[in-house]
Amino acid sequence: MSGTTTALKPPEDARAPVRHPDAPAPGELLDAHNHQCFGCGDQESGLLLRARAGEGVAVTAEFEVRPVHQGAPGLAHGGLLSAALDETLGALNWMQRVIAVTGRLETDFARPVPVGTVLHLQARVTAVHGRKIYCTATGRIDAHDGPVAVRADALFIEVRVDHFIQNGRAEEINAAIADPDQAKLARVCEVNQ
Ligand SMILES: CCCCCCCCCCCCCCCC(=O)SCCNC(=O)CCNC(=O)[C@H](O)C(C)(C)COP(=O)(O)OP(=O)(O)OC[C@H]1O[C@@H](n2cnc3c(N)ncnc32)[C@H](O)[C@@H]1OP(=O)(O)O
Repeated sequence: MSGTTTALKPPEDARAPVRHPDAPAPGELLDAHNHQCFGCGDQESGLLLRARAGEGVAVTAEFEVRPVHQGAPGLAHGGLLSAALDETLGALNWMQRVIAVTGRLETDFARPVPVGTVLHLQARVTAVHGRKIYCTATGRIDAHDGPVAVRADALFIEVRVDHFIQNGRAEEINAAIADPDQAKLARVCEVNQ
């Protein structure tokens, strides 16, 4: 069953996505956008999700479901599976060199995901219309061609660095501004705006 709403269907005059000429090479490991990020950062209680550049405007990622990620006994929590999809979709920013945040995310849960599973995620941009980036992702069990457990369609909206500076808590924003890796990421992306 597909429940995708009209808000996630690109308009007829949407354009095809464009891979940035300086995007990381296919297979290259992508940096965390924030080391404190629940999805791609290095917190033990987080997802510890690692994403790699794909071909075109696409990425792959792996998420190992650990006991701390449980909902029902022995099974991954659905909200965390959505978070893994969201994080993988967010990594598409690297391929376009823009900064975009999730506006809408619709997840289908097709199979239960046991603790101990390595979820193999694949995400790609399907279309772009102004600041709106339409994208889709799947998560497969234990292999890149394993059975599909979760899939999502999403709409990301391009924002400027000010989005974070104006809305984030000062403590973390000041630390991010002082972090050469994050400041570099922000500069690289803003050049394209
Ligand atoms: C120093 C710091 C360094 C920082 C270094 C970089 C860090 C890089 C971080 C990346 C992070 C990734 C991590 C994973 C992805 C997350 O999880 S992101 C976190 C979750 N998302 C959020 O917090 C977003 C919260 N929402 C918002 O802030 C605002 O609603 C948004 C999304 C920015 C949109 O607001 P807006 O800019 O005012 O845009 P708006 O004019 O309302 O809408 C623009 C268009 O989008 C459409 N739209 C907007 N929202 C929706 C929606 N929900 N449904 C359908 N259509 C929508 C509008 O209809 C409009 O369409 P058009 O009229 O153009 O056709």
